[in-house]
Amino acid sequence: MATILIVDDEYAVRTTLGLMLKARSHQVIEAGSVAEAKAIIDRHRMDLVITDLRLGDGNGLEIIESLRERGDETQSIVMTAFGSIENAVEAMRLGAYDYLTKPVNPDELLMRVVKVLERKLLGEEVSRLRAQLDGRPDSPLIAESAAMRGISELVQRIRSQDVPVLITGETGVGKEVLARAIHQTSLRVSAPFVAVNCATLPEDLLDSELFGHVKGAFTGAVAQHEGLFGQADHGTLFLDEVGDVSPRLQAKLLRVLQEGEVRPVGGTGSTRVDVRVIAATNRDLAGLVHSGAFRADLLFRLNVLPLTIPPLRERRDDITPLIDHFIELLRHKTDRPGLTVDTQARRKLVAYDWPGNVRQLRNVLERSFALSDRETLDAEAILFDNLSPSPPAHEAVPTGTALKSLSEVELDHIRRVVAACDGNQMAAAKRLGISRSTLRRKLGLD
Ligand SMILES: Nc1ncnc2c1ncn2[C@@H]1O[C@H](COP(=O)(O)OP(=O)(O)OP(=O)(O)O)[C@@H](O)[C@H]1O
Repeated sequence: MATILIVDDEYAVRTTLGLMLKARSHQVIEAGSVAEAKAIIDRHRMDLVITDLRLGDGNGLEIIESLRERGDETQSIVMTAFGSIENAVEAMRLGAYDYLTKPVNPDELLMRVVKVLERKLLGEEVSRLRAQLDGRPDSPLIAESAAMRGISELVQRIRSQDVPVLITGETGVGKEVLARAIHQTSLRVSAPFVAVNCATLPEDLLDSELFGHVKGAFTGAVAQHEGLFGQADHGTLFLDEVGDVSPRLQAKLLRVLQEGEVRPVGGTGSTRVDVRVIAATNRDLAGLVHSGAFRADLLFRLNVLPLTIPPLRERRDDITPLIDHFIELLRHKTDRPGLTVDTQARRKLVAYDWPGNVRQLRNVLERSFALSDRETLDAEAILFDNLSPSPPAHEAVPTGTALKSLSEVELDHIRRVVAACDGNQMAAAKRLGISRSTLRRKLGLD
């Protein structure tokens, strides 16, 4: 069964097609305009969109384009009047899977739908296998240093205790990998592990993502939506960047943690859920409580077991096994079984300070191998981020003419933080304690 959106400004066409697909047990949602269709795909994950090209308020191509921009797995089929094949060709160039000429022949429609859904399933299987090769979702937790060994021993010790865990640590230290490892070691292993980044979604969207919504709760809520708490039932919900949750949603979260019940947006009743919450943050939650930005009672609930992952530069014993782990993943991914790094390159990697932690180490290795046609990387071939080219582990204090002005030092620092955050301006601005627009201005981007 798939969720299919049918877009046509002719009521009769979309209901007829809708009935045919419903008879094949698909869940069907209808839209009569580009605007309505876009509002729906913003809120709901569709398996397939079937759209007419000529619509009252615009062109169906706009819908195909916004699906492409989102880069998700939603497939699309366009319907076009006989004789306007050029539009269909354009739609397929934009990523539509297939086209149908109007009036639509029912058998042909059903056949194309089966084909496109099969393709989608295949695509998902490929992504799942690729994700496994990439080290997700069953990524092992590399833990060689004393600090990380201590953490993994603790994870083993609490495997049968369902306590909420709060993981803290700088960006890229492996908070999500640790959360997955906790889930996989726990008795909830056969139920889902669901992760959400609380900093990336606007408040209202996070609300309905977490708690779900009922049909008609707001414009575009054309069907009921279960929410991540529901999806993670009997499993684990990982709330990344929990320090960014708004006060209103903090109150809702607290209620779920206290009562074990979720109330969807627009709903009156609540549903019982059994979810273990693991939260993570790279912010100082105690400080946020102090300044009134985070609820003390919520922190108390989340922080039953606090785990802090130290930055990579404070546990250099992990660097070598991480290098080996990432190279092994790359060998599979790139089909270059001979990939390796020589002793000098290894030394250089172990000595570096890694402001972006394990994520940066992984990126540096991927980039260096991608840009080299040799199988063995030497120290020269190790390419640190463009913005902070190969800085030494401990920078010497510059003297004489090399002394920089305050604004140059500031700019250097901003660039380094942006590099540490993998170019993510939002994350960099947050770490620097300035707004994104200030960051862009200081970098001369606006
Ligand atoms: N101990 C580890 N073992 C294996 N891989 C790791 C480890 N730590 C981090 N990684 C890898 O480093 C990358 C970043 O890890 P992860 O996303 O868990 O970091 P994070 O602390 O959650 O980052 P952020 O604060 O930005 O959310 C991922 O590719 C992950 O697979």
